[in-house]
Parts: sequence; C-alpha cells; structure tokens
Amino acid sequence: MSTSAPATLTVETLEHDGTRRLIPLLDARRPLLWQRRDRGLAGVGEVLRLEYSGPTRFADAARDWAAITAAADVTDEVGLPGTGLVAFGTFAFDDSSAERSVLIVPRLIVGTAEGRTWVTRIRLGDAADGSPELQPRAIGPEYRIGFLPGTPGPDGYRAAVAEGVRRIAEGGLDKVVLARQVHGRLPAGADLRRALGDLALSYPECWTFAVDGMLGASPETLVRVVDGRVSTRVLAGSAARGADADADRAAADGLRTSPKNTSEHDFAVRSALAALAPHGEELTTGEGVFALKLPNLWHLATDITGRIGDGSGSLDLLGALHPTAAVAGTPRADALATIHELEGFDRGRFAGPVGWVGAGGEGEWAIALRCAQLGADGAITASAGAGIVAASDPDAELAETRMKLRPIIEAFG
Ligand SMILES: C=C(O[C@H]1C=CC=C(C(=O)O)[C@@H]1O)C(=O)O
Repeated sequence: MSTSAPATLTVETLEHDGTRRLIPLLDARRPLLWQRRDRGLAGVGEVLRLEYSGPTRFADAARDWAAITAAADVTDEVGLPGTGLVAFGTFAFDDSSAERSVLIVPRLIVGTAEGRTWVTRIRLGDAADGSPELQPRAIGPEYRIGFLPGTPGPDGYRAAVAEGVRRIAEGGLDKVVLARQVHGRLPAGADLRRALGDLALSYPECWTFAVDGMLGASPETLVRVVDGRVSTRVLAGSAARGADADADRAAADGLRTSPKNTSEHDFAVRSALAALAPHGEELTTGEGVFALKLPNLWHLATDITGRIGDGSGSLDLLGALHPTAAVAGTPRADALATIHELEGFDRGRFAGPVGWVGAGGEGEWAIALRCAQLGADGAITASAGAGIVAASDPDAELAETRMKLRPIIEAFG
C-alpha cells in the first residue's frame, strides 16, 4: 500500500551551534533516532508518513521517495550526508508480513557529524512553520521490565534448530537463520529515551536506532550509500566473550578458525556480493574477514566497499540485498520456506532494514538486530536468531540467542 505521493515539502537546513546530545531532544514515546558514537540524526514530529507492505515494498518506497524529493523545495547550507530532506525508515522482514513498512519524514531533525551540528525544519507546502521546539527534556523516571519466552520457547527453539540441521544434512539447504522471541510490557508513560541512552552508551560500535516503535542497537550495516560509493558490513558467525583477556583472545581466535562459523560467514558474504554485483563496480572485501568485538559477543565480520555503477540509491539496494544470508540463509528461497515452517511467528521488522534515506537516494541502513518492537498497548517483543549450518548444535545456538537478546533485556531491565 502507498499513499498518493508526491507531497510538496519545504525543507531548510541551517548550521546549529547548540547541543550535540541527540537523545534528550527526542519524543519520550515516539523517538526517531539513528546514532553511532558522536554522529547521528534525531527526528521530532511527523510531517509525512508513507506505509508499504508486500513484495514490492522497497520498489514502492523508492518510487514515492524519488517523486517526493523531486517536488521538494530544499535549502541546505550544510551539505553533509543527513542534511536536507531525510526520511527515517523501518521495513518488514518478510514479503507476507502483517507488519507495515514505513518511511517517516519528521518535522524537525537535529543532526551531528564531523564536529558539526545542524537543524532541519520540514513543512508541507507553504504551511506556516509550526515545527516543534528544539528543547532537551529531562529523562523520565527509571523503570525495569522483565521478558518472558515467547514462541518458540527454549525447548521449541532447540527442536527447530535440530530440524534445521536435519534438513541441511538431507541436502538442498545449506544454511538457515532461525529466531525466537521474548515478550515484555512497558509501564504506562515509560520514557524510551532511557533505554536508547543505555544502548548508545553500552554499544558505541553499533547503530542505535528508533523508528516507529522499533528500537535497538545493531552492529550490522546493511548498506551505506554516500557520494556514489556503497559499503556494507556483513556479520555472521558468533562466539561468547572470554571471562579474562587470555580466554577472550582464545575465543576470537577460535571463532576465526572455526569451520562451522567461517562457512556460516562465507554464505553471508557471498550473498551480499552477488546482490551488489549488478549495481556496484570495483567491489572489494578489503582486508577480508576479521573478528568484531562487541560487549556481549564476538562476530566474524567482512566490510565490502565499492562504487555505485548504475545510479542506484539506498532504497534500491535494500531491495537487492534484503534478506541476506546473515538473516535468512542459503539458498534464499529454501531458507525462507524453512523459516516460515519452523519459526512459527511473523518476524515483523526484526531482521529487516532500518535507517534513513536522503533526497539524493543516499542513506544508511542497518539490519534490525538486537532490537525490540513496541506495540501500541505497551507490549514489547524482542527477537534474536542464529545461523544454522550442518555443524550447528541446538544448545549452543540457544545460548547464542541469549547473548544476542542481552542488549535489549539489559537496556529495559
Ligand atoms: C540473526 C542475528 O544475527 C545475525 C548477525 C550476526 C551473526 C549471526 C550469527 O552468528 O548467527 C547472525 O547471522 C541476530 O542477532 O538475531
């Protein structure tokens, strides 16, 4: 579904010498955030909201966005990625998901990068500028919530993994990523900026995001398109952190040399390269596979970079890349069919793209991992998955999903 675009937007970006702290500026209940370290975008209010679903959701969004940006009247005195007209977005994982995919254009954006800060105000046509005030607000009182296992529970998850391994042994399927959910409930009036602040502080290497109630801290860059260049960080293959420095080093070395994890990782790198090949030039994996250290675990990581060869924007590349083998499996169609059968729940936006797009199609998108979706009634659902290959062990994969749920459970707990 799409609204009848294009709307005519008037956009003005001005340099700002005020605060660089983004989280206190956000709406406590409807935050819009994209942040890593001292760089990011905070959105307040909503001037335009576009909703999509089904297999054409990326193409529909790209078409509408091109029409909206072509019709917009933009004044931008800063000229950095993330200035001018920007929409935040979160997309459903599955073509058949009941969850809406959305692009949201805020009324006010505060951005910071490269030591500079800017404010963008956006309004519909010639409407008077009723944009929200640029006002940091004290973070609301503390709260703690517990999460309970959802579908499948731990036993069900182990059984699904065992069945996934059995199907891989049968032949045809090489890898499948299986996930599970946990559920909690936020107290009325809970200030979401509290959890976002915690995520941003605890996971500085990750993209801390909040879009339409989808929030988390993802280490995986699905695609970054800036100045005609494309990059992606592929993650797949994980290990627990060691209890001391020696054990930690051994954990990273063990991960790098583990045939199980390297095969899991190779599937993900190959799927990303194959998806980018028709759109990119001079694609390279740079220094190759490395171990990425996060507070809760190690990941095998590969950075792919290149030039855009066909004029694709970031939304076009989402359609090409999603879902990678880091969140679906290999071959993709068999993996998706297996996920439908064995997981037994709608992933919603978990493992879908989340990020922002600018007027020239540039943008930064992560895979929505280490995240939770907030419902209108305060229900909150966190999800985590693990890549299953021939050598997977159900207990180890269950333990891995526990580590991956930690960022959310601790941010709210
Ligand atoms: C599916 C998830 O992680 C993916 C990304 C990194 C490592 C993964 C793994 O080792 O299984 C997964 O492919 C998740 O965090 O829920």
